[in-house]
Amino acid sequence: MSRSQILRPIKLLKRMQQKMDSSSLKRMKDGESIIDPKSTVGGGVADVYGEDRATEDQLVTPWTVSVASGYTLLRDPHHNKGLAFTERERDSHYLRGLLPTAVSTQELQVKKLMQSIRSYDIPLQKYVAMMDLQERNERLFYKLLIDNVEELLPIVYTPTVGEACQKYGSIFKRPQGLYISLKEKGKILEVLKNWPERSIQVIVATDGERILGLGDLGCQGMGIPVGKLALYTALGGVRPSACLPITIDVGTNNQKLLDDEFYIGLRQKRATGKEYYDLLEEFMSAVKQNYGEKVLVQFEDFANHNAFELLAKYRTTHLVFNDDIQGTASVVLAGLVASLKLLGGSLADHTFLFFGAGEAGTGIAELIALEISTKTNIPVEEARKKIWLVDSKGLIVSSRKESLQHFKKPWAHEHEPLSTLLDAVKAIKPSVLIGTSGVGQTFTKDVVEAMAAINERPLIMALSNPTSQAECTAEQAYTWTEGRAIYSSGSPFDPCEYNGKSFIPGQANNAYIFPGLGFGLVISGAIRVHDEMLLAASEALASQVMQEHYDKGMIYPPLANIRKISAHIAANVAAKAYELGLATRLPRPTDLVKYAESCMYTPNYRSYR
Ligand SMILES: NC(=O)C1=CN([C@@H]2O[C@H](COP(=O)(O)OP(=O)(O)OC[C@H]3O[C@@H](n4cnc5c(N)ncnc54)[C@H](OP(=O)(O)O)[C@@H]3O)[C@@H](O)[C@H]2O)C=CC1
Ligand SMILES: CC(=O)C(=O)O
Ligand SMILES: [Mg+2]
Repeated sequence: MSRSQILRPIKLLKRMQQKMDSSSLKRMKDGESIIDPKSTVGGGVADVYGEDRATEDQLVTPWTVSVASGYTLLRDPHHNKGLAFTERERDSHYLRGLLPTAVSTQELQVKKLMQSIRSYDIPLQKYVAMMDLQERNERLFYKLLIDNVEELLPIVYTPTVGEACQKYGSIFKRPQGLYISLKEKGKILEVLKNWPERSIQVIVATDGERILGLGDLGCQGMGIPVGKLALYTALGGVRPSACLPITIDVGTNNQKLLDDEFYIGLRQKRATGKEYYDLLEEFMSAVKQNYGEKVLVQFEDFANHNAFELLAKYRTTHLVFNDDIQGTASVVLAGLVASLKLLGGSLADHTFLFFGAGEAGTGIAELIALEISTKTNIPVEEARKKIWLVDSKGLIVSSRKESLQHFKKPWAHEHEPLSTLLDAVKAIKPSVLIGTSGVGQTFTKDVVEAMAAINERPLIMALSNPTSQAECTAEQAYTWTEGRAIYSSGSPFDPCEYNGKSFIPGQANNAYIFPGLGFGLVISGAIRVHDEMLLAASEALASQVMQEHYDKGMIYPPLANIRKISAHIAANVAAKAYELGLATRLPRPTDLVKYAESCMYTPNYRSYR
């Protein structure tokens, strides 16, 4: 869509202002994408009057919007309903003859598509089918995802999204987000204006250097922001039109991609230093200039040598957070707090050992220390002493301090150097072992058995993604601890049996947190992300684990309830934003959970009357 095409709907908006009351006009500005009537082919244009439900039982003001009709309508994923167009809609929207005679319901469409998706044996085929659906019929895509979240999350998200990124070049059909490369230097504001949607609320941006535990995938990392934003809508309730996936392409150091003649990104080694940071600075300024200061930017899957610096640089001037450092910390802390019901004691009574001391590892460690410090009034430096980390060179100890990256320094405690994880487990005697290394099968039988020898109920989290990189599988954890482990992983594992007993592994993935956290920021009009909001999100998630879940050994609530969970997270985060004076949407709604629920996008079809 060209700039002039974007401007025309704004004129249309003004024209329609006379017909509409202020609340429906606001809804339209906030929510509806308006199709330029003059751009339609194969049919006329109709003003469509409809009604929408903000929640299942609350009917809101009728809305009015002009949508393209005829053939163009069927090709418009935001408004297409396929066979679910009613007889009247087919008449009024010039659809007669363009569809077969049968009229379907959305439920029947869901049933049919789920049958079709289930017929594929290969997860990547299911992924492609889902992406095709998203490009064909957006509401149906979200309806499918929301109604079948536990089954489809592993397809649109980890682990399948990892394989999709590895093969993104051959899967790529149509742009799903913005590519901002070094070639766009000096023109980033213009590039942002090329995106057809104007009122963006959430951006997920990656530079593709650390995609899950799969390393540098360059521009093919785009699958990650696309997948994360699909979750923002399905799990968190942010409107799809308000979401913008961005890949910042500064090259790749992945030689295989550079040698691949079909590689879709910038064919050069990664820019570093000033060149890199200047591009990022231009990007962040352009984002603020184009979308205002309430647009949320989620940094995702940057390598740690840039991630910490970018976060430190922009967290005081922009609404940003780093999902790998902060979102992950919040979800893991929630699982730990919930696990205390099974383990007993308080967080301060436990000893934590991390395998992997990068973004996820040190991010989680810092939030645990903050929580302990907040709850017990001991200084954070003191709280850190119960937390130990191992990196590729072994246990992080004070004698290594000089050569450590800055984010590891707070964890360099007094201890003799130890080079293996097994030695560290035996020496530190942790009650909690957390894998954030990105390297699969590193929690060996020896390591897990050592945890089981020290603890009645060892807590083991194998957080690395995708499944191939999990430090150990659920089955290994339960078998090697004779069914005593409390286990969670970053990518999902099926329930397992050990000695005739069934175990349900949890999915400790930031997907529990970022959709609700982001939604809370959006609905409160927050202008900064504060650490206390991460604690608030974590607390809300932990509060959703019920006795019936503990009875099954679970420390995370079922993902099937995620929209309810997200509403609680959003409400807690928004409450914190108001408390800290960082919220701009006034007055503060009294019941923030209800408010969050009422603001959530629902994928049910609208009737075009
Ligand atoms: N479940 C979830 O929600 C999330 C999971 N993750 C996963 O966590 C993993 C790590 O991500 P992130 O922290 O961002 O990555 P980083 O690259 O920032 O950190 C990786 C850390 O692991 C260490 N490491 C690597 N190989 C080994 C090894 N063989 N032995 C010991 N330590 C090793 C590195 O050591 P060194 O510093 O010496 O190089 C580094 O400290 C990824 O697989 C990612 O998918 C990330 C975010 C969220
Ligand atoms: C889940 C996630 O953000 C990661 O693995 O990077
Ligand atoms: Mg990530």
